[in-house]
Amino acid sequence: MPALSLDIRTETLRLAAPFRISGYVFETSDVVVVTLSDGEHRGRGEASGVYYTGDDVPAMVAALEAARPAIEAGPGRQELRGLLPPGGARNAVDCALWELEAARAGLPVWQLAGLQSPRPLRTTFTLGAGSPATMAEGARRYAEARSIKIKLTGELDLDIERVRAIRAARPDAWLGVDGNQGFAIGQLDALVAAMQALGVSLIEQPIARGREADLQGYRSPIPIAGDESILSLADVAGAVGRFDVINIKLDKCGGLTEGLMMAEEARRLGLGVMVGNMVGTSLAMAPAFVLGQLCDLVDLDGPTFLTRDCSPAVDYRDGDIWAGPEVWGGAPAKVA
Ligand SMILES: CC(C)C[C@H](N)C(=O)N[C@@H](CCOc1cc(O)cc2c1C(=O)N[C@@H]2C)C(=O)O
Ligand SMILES: [Mg+2]
Repeated sequence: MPALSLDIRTETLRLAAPFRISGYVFETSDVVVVTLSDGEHRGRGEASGVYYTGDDVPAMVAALEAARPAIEAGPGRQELRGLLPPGGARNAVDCALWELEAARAGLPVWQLAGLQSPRPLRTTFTLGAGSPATMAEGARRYAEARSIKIKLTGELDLDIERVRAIRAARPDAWLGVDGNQGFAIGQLDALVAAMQALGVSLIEQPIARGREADLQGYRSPIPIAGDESILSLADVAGAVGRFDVINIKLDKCGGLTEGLMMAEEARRLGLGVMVGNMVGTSLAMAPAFVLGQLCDLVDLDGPTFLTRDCSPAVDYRDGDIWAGPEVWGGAPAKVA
């Protein structure tokens, strides 16, 4: 592959309102945007990194600069997996390589990936943790949302009240909850029973990353998804017997190449597959949208929290997300 030029840009994304999950409240999220060009075509990738592994913008930029000569030599995507570890830096470069390959080939990324023509995907829209009344109002305001993801904080009684209020406000909606590591295993039976009574369909990462053994053999009537516990392909086999679903995020695993490999491995092992996001603009959602074509569950709502998205942007309509070819990886992108 001919030599490439690597451009690295950082950006602070501003959320329209503070967002709370278990243990965190945040109003901004910093991202890295990588552009690769061969002089005629270009490819782009955006990454947030992984806040709970220290994979922040300084770490991503340092990793990219250290690997600059190897990246500008134009590695293949499998070769890239040996150059950078799973994480945001590899995610940004991997997605840029995909879009560059698509531009050179004059084919959309989904076709290069061997997938069927993409369809709009039902996505969850996430409610940050707040009072039961505030979250119920938020669920009502998510009028177009058909699927709602609810952030819980591990305060079991309050969490049950939150979900009860949301269910009362939205008897029609698919509901999932995300503990973001907030519960102890001793709370799980009560959480599962209460969620089952409220018609909740998914429980995401209830316990801490590193405590996965506590879930060994745990039988839940509601599928349990691993998020913080499942970073990359190396973690998928260990999910069997502990999680029912894996939440794949390109920022965790290092891009679309590894994400597609994780989805294939999860299917082989009989696990459900979900794609999620770590905040981001439509430039980050579009590659995940390609992976989402293979998933049982989609959580690609990052741009809906931002004061400003990129343009062109993904479209949210009737509870679905659609990433047109103009957003990323579709039309043959000539260097401007
Ligand atoms: C607001 C998110 C994009 C909503 C999304 N559906 C979601 O729940 N994603 C993650 C949680 C993402 O939380 C983040 C992302 C981030 O880029 C930085 C931070 C956090 C966080 O909670 N604290 C840091 C600042 C999920 O758990 O599925
Ligand atoms: Mg999660």
